[in-house]
Amino acid sequence: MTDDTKCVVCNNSANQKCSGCHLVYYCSREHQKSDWKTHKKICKPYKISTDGEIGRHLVATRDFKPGEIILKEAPLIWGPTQETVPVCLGCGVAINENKYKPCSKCGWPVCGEICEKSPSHIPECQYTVSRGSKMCISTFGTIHPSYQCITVLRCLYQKQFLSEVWKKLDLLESHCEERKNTSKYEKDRTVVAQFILTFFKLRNIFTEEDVLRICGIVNVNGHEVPLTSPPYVAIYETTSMFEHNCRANCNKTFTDKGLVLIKAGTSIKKGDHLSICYTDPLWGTVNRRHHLYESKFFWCSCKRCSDVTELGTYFSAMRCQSSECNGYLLPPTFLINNSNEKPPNWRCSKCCATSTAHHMQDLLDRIGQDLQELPKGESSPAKAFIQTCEKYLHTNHYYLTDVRFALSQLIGHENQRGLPGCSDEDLELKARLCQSLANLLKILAPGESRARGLLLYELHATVAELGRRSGDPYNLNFALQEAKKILQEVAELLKNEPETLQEGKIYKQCLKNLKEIDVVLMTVHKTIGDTPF
Ligand SMILES: C[S@@+](CC[C@H](N)C(=O)[O-])C[C@H]1O[C@@H](n2cnc3c(N)ncnc32)[C@H](O)[C@@H]1O
Repeated sequence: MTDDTKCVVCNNSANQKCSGCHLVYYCSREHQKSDWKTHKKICKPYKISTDGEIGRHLVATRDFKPGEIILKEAPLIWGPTQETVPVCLGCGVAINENKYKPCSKCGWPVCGEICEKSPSHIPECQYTVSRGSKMCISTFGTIHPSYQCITVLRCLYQKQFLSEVWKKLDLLESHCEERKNTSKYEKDRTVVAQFILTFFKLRNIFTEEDVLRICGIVNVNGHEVPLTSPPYVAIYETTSMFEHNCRANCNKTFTDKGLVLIKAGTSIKKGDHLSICYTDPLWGTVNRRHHLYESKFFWCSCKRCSDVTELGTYFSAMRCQSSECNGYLLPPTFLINNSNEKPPNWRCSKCCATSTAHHMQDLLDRIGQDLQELPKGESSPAKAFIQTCEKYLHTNHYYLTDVRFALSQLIGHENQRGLPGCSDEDLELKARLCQSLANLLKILAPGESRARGLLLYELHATVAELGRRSGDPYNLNFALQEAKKILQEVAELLKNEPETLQEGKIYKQCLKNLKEIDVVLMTVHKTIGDTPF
């Protein structure tokens, strides 16, 4: 027995490993419990490392299975997003002229007594009281410029009064130098910094640089939290250390109480970097890279961005238009980091025909325009778009994926009778769409458990309905077994989603459906005399 397998409390032999860090052992539950107060301060399944290119990042110090929780943490600070309609400054939900009260001290609208007393509201309340006159918000439902200052003001308050939180915020990346000379920096200077320093009369306490540095910290480290409508922004200490990857190995979600929850999205080995996706994984490589450069100041060169086929999915590929050729066109690389550099020609993988990047971009822009003009919430225009654009784009192309995803969710929700009201063709189309999109997501974004969960949830219902329609109890038995297996996967994918979000509601429904399927399977079993489980 090595020292590692000795109880850290009594040094006797131990065989119970701490399930958090897997680094210390205990001989009994009692000793684990008695050590927790000390151990919890260091119990982490990751460490912070530094690298010349990506800066600080997290490295796993043990293996993880998909779905295992890696981290759960409360925000250091939260506040409204920069562009927002008036929201309650206690709880973050949108307010309107019939549903608010001005805070009795400062005048900023809140939704009631409890929110007025919320500790989150103290900073802007105190700074408004000190300036000598109350805030008056009288227009609701449209973006209100005064709210641009709130989250930054809350950070400044920490700097002035609460050094514990400020020390943590102050350590975060702000990209101040890179931000200079950007239009966003100029806007932050003229709109946020000037407003804060002048309106709140804070020029003797903070400089313009102080404010702009905080704008950078919020920009680079803020997470949009969709728990309220509209979403709010929050900054978390350790979560800020996750690096980006377009095929991230971790999945980010939030609890109903606003904690961020990071889970393993794939199997992770000790020593692997832990990553989340800072951008939309269902955007094409060019758009993802530009978005990351503009918002987080780095050109992504992850495995997915470096491979023009995007891991064999051809997510950005165009169909070759040469007659009789069924190849796909792609450029030799998407890793262009300079807008002055001429982008290379696209080439067909089969017949080697080439086309200029300019011509391809033109075609993509036109398809993108058609997509924007597509009526939302109707399946017929979506079907027509797919039929037309499949002549130009790979089936997995991001534009087609976008519309195929929408169509997969629309079929069965357009008529009052739901799936039973759909034609056989539509049901089969829905099943094919859900299955192929779920497979695509597993390759491109294995950490995206929410989108995969939604697709598989729709798939289980479609498979069950197809089984019912077959009129054959053996087929029905088979279909229900299949639907049950899919539902079990959905439950795993969505089990940590907050109840306030659609995915959390689907998780609850999923548990109900699993029970119901078992009941129906019992009846089917009686008919066919077979064991359904
Ligand atoms: C939220 S911070 C992550 C922590 C940061 N590395 C630090 O040291 O504070 C985001 C910044 O980390 C860097 N970063 C994250 N992922 C990266 C990646 N895949 N490649 C290059 N830089 C990355 C970029 O500078 C980005 O703006």
